[in-house]
Amino acid sequence: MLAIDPDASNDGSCACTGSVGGTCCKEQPQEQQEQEIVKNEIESLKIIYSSLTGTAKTFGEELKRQLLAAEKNITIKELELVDITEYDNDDLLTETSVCVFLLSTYNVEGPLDWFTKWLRDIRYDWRVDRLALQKLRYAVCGLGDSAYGDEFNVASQQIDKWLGQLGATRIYPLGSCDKNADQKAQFDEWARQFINELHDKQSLEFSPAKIEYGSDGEEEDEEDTEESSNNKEIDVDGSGDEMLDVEDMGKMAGKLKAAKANRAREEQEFETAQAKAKRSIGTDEGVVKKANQPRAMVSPMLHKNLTKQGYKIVGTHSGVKICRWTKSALRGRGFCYKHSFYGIQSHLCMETTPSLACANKCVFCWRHHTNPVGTKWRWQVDDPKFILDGAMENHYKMIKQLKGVPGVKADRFQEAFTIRHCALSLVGEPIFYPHINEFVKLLHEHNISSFLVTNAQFPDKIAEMELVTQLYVSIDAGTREGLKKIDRPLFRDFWERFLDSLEALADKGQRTVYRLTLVKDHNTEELDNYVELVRRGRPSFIEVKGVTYCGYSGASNLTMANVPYHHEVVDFCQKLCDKLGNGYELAAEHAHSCSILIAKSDFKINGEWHTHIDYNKFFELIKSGEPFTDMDYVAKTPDWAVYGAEAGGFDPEETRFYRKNRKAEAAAEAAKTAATVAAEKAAAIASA
Ligand SMILES: Cc1cc2nc3c(=O)[nH]c(=O)nc-3n(C[C@H](O)[C@H](O)[C@H](O)COP(=O)(O)O)c2cc1C
Ligand code: SF4
Repeated sequence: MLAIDPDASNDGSCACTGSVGGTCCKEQPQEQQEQEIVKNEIESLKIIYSSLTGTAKTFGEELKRQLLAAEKNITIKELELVDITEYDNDDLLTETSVCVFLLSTYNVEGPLDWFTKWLRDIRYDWRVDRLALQKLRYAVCGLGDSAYGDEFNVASQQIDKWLGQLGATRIYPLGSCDKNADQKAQFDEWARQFINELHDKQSLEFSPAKIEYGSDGEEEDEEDTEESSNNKEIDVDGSGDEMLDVEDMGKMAGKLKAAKANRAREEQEFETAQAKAKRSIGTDEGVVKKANQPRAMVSPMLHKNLTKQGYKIVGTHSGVKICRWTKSALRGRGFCYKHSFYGIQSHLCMETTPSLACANKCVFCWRHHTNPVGTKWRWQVDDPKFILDGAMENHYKMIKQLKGVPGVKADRFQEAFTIRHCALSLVGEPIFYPHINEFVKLLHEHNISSFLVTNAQFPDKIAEMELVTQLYVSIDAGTREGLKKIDRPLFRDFWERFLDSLEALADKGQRTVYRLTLVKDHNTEELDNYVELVRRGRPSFIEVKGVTYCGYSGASNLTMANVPYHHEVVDFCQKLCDKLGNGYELAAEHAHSCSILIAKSDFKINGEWHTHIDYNKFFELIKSGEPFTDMDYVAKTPDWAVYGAEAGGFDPEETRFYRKNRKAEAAAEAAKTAATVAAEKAAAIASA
């Protein structure tokens, strides 16, 4: 946890150029500074290459030279360059060296065939332990030619996947070098970043990356892709169902143990962070000093609960989590709807909140009966810089753990270490945090855009709010009764607060959005109420999303019949626009998650939609200090994202991925996004 160390002197004389999350080295905790200067020692590293015409061998020699040149930071006691045809495959089962594979692909007989066949055999032989290669730490870089289309670099992809499936720890994502492009430059970049990664001692730890991300109920990063789960050799009973054999039970027990150990470590870190946050109170970090210091918002019990759900807690009242779209983007499998609507790339996005507490007990958020509530802030207040540093550090840590997940693209993995967007929309009410304005300013100083979502219970706070890139209001219902049932607000005058918030939004003169969830046969009939609410707040955009169903029963009487088809969402949006008159139109869509973007017609410039954002322009405008409007930082919506385009809002550069053996998977894909939240929201709407 990157905490402000009150003991660190900061006299401005530091000449450091390196930084963590934009933080001067002097502001880093002592142990972190020490960690960075410790030289990493590696007992043994093998560069294993497979080459027919010599390229992979030359690259191997180059890598060896670069590793030797990096001796200031890494000591490798034994460094070998090995031709794969000379490597004894069985040695891999007991291999303790770090192995870097540089492998060229041939669709004809080649030097890699023997190794590939051997690895494939042990991968699919049910008698072989699924953790047979657990002692191995490895990285693969493929050499091929994109002119071979679907066969481009397939050998390296398969080997990278099978090694992982056999329990080996991937210490850096798969590289892919193309003879059809600048293959050498691509390799140099991969090698440079791989060596950088080796500087970090932790990079060589055996990491159970997948466990961390299975615990939050979201999509688990499965290794059994279409191809492997198709394989009858492992589908012993032919049912397609996953079988848990003795080895798998052992593996599962190991996973649970590792997850538990991780959580224990995090709890320990939390206590230390809390102690540090306490110490920082009253320092010049801008924390409110009080004689009788109020208590922390996140109690140890709440911390435990939230950690189990995959949150990382920062300080005493903030949280950060990796969303499933960030993972999906890292693997080139598509971005969230905000990519189609506003040009956000999900692997550059951090989802966080500076306040886990809120003034509502929304049914879709309150299911764990844990989140703190209040109409007034009555907890300790952490410093905004402390929160941002902590959120970024935790976000990067979570990204780092994903490097071992199959399919993670090396370029995206690297890009993900520069956060460009912040979704202030996790749980809680970000606007509740007393220093929200300073927090948002800090984001902009880091060139991070701000997408802030509020539940519309604090109209004064909305009025006082600094400019953000996009300001959202959740419109959970169209009537007083509906809102009461769904949001279960603490304020008696919740409806008046809600309406006043919408009016405050209208006065902002900035880029604003209503977020609306649609449930068939329930709020689809409430058109007139929504028209009234839109007229009141005059948002720049209205995001309409069909409710999704994940089979969650709860107190819900929601069935699949309540889940609208994409064309029904379109129909609703069309009717809403018709009723609103000429001012609004359907602008963009993301059919993948049943979402439509309605925009004010002003955003259609010379017949072309401009719902995207020119982020650099936004930062320029913010830094200029001059007043500006929502029209000053628009960018053109790409053709594939415009409503009605054939691609349905799915970026053609991405690979659409459907998991196997789950027929409902494609239909339920979107359900994983809003899953329980939306189902419970729907239940409440239904009973409203
Ligand atoms: C006969 C032949 C078949 C090839 N087949 C593939 C292929 O299926 N997929 C691919 O990505 N590249 C293919 N390539 C391209 C090579 O993998 C690429 O040129 C690579 O850089 C060669 O590395 P090397 O010099 O280490 O052998 C092929 C090249 C040749 C000459
Ligand atoms: S905007 Fe939301 S869903 Fe999209 S990547 Fe960011 S956190 Fe994930």
